[in-house]
Amino acid sequence: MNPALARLYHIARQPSRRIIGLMSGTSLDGLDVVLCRLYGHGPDTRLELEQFATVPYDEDVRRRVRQVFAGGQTGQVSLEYLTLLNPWLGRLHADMVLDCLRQWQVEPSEVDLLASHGQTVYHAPAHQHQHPDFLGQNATLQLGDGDQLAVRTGIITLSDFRQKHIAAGGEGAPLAAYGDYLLLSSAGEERLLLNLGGIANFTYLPRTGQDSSMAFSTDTGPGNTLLDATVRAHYPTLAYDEDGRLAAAGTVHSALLATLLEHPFFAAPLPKTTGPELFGATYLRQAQEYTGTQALGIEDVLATLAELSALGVARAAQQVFGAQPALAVYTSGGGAHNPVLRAALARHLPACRFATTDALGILPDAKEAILFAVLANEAVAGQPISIGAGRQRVPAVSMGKISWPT
Ligand SMILES: Nc1ncnc2c1ncn2[C@@H]1O[C@H](COP(=O)(O)OP(=O)(O)OP(=O)(O)O)[C@@H](O)[C@H]1O
Ligand SMILES: CC(=O)N[C@H]1[C@@H]2OC[C@@H](O2)[C@@H](O)[C@@H]1O[C@H](C)C(=O)O
Repeated sequence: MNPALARLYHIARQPSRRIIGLMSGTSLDGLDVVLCRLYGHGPDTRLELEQFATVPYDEDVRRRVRQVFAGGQTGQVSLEYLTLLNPWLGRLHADMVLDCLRQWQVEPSEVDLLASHGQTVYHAPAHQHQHPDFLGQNATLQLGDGDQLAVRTGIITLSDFRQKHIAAGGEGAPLAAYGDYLLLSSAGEERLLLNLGGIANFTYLPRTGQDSSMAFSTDTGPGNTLLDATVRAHYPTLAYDEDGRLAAAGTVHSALLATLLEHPFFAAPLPKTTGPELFGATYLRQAQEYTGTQALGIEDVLATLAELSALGVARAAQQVFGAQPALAVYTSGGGAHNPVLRAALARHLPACRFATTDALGILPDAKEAILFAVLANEAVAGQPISIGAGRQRVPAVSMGKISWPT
């Protein structure tokens, strides 16, 4: 038997596993790295977060990823560049992990598994592309090859989680429903777990004991992606509008907002997914041209975009829960730090109670990386994750491809 397989067999049978989870999202701000211990599996999973760090991407990394990200700035991507970027990102992520482990004084041999999301460079759900050769097909692409991570760190690595979801009929995202369901379902309340990343998404969790097949997750539209792109276009040295200061000085432009909201994505049935391919510079530019607001001040544009992100969330919630959803909402992701976004959400969902996932014992900025550690834990030690009868595009699957270190 392959000794690595014997090691994996041993890891799978342990009462707990020490797992590193990696996530680098659409904001390209850096690689989120968590080191956690996961006890058990399935609904009995218990999390102990040992360490968390965001290793920032420097400008050179961002430049390289942007060459292909969402189709590249020109809409033309070099196949050679894409091919070269895939192992390069895997090595970069491996070196970032090794740096973190050194700082945390943990040997790679003391870690059981590495769960790597990779860098999404293109997301193509069927509703978002019209390619005549592939009509009706869902696809998504994450770079940062798992073999590079396994060989360089010596840790058995699971990666490329989204392809199984697509193979089983999903759009490859959001996968948050699985981890949220296992870690955060509660007998006491129905919950909305709202992640405000580059793209905003939420998971709905009914009370445990209620019909669990009602649980699902969906993207709701832009979170920070358009805000960040607008800030960058005006202030090339700024990554984002810190604490929403610029947006807070602006006024929502109602005609621009109405035009942005006319995009059919917002009225499409849930669950649905999207990405910066749709909610990018062209979408905003066309809406500004249509409304004659090309000269609008950046503060007003940002105020309008924050309102758009909040309205995307509110409309999605209203689609499922009626005009006045009254739910416990737990926020995570970078947008949870933006007071303008938070205030707009509270205004549009006045009957909801808001807190961050801190209140549930989950560090908001670490949540997505934790979710991939949970997926790896299930793939190795659990069963295909089954949420109720698997309705609402959350097929019962185990996700992640295994890379051996040797
Ligand atoms: N203090 C802050 N004020 C305003 N915005 C902030 C603040 N901190 C973070 N952000 C926003 O959060 C973004 C990073 O969010 P996050 O790391 O959750 O995104 P991501 O994981 O890349 O996205 P996704 O979940 O879509 O993959 C930043 O680019 C910025 O827009
Ligand atoms: C294709 C892709 O990478 N999607 C991300 C992105 O970032 C937020 C939102 O869009 C969500 O759909 C997803 O990530 C989270 C972790 C998810 O799958 O649940």
